[in-house]
Amino acid sequence: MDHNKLALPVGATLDRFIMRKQEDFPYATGELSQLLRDIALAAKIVNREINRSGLIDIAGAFGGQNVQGEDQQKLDVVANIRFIRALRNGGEVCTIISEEDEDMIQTGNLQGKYVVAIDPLDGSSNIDVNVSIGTIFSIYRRVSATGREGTAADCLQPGTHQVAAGYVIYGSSTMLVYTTGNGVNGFTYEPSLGEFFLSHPSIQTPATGTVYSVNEGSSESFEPGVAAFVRQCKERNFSARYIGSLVADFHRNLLKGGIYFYPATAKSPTGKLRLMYECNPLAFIVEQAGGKSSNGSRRTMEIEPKLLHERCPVFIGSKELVEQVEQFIVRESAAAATLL
Ligand SMILES: O=P(O)(O)OC[C@H]1O[C@](O)(COP(=O)(O)O)[C@@H](O)[C@@H]1O
Ligand SMILES: [Mg+2]
Ligand SMILES: [Mg+2]
Repeated sequence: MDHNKLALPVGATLDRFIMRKQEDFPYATGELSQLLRDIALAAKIVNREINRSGLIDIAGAFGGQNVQGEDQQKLDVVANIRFIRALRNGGEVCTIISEEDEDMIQTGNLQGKYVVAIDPLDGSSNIDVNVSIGTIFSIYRRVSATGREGTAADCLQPGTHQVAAGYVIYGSSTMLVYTTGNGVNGFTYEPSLGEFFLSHPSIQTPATGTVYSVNEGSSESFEPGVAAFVRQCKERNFSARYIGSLVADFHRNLLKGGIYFYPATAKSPTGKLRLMYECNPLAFIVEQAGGKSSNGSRRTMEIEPKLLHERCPVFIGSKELVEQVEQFIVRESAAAATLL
């Protein structure tokens, strides 16, 4: 398929872009297109809430904890409600996995063909301090027959089965970036028109970069290979950039080159980030943009999920940098093995 022939001009609306892309698939029924529109609609509503969060009473903690044992922020809950409502009302989604809900959420759309895994509000620790935050989503086709509720098998599919994935970044501007497996495109929101416009067509991430993003506060417990990679970054005068919002750190590195990683640490022995609604969707995006994502030794999207909220270490970004840290991990563990 010659994408250049079908390329839409910068400034095309998201709606028009979705419609045009649907034409690429003669057998497409429009359900995935509608689902992407439902997500964009919820993102507009959440964007409005975020922009005025300092003025209205949705700042601060909600008072409850989510399944991860994290204190929920009011905006975590608001965003969760908004996205679930939009997906339920849209009718295309049978079941939802959300960071804010322990169990699968059955929408009642028994004919819905899709399952969505979502991190409604990413970067919760940055909500009240006006730092970029985001939403991350991953879409699968159900494997069970329609006409009944979605099952665990519909939800626990490896990342390679994703039919679409993306994120919204609520930053100096609000952007929606997504893929359906045919490249990555970014859209910027124009609030006065209430529309997303194509602003970043066919995103490709640089093969390498000089930025590394990791919470060095836990570096004492990094495994030797990861510690060696961080040392190399410093020796090479890389810039350390860590916003503390995965979406924001990922987005910067996607456009400029670099690597984000959240390895296993003493505090988070299996890593902190969640496979289904943080690592897999961003891995699909970065691979479609020419980058790479792994848990240090295995391609993120090939990990077979066992739990809805399972965590995994992640190294994601420019291909050469992810390959370098993987080599350090292999080399250092081999060296450690010789000492045994
Ligand atoms: O404070 P830490 O340990 O560095 O963790 C920060 C990471 O945790 C997260 O906030 C986890 O996501 P949520 O905010 O959705 O729970 C990431 O956005 C971020 O990269
Ligand atoms: Mg998150
Ligand atoms: Mg979150």
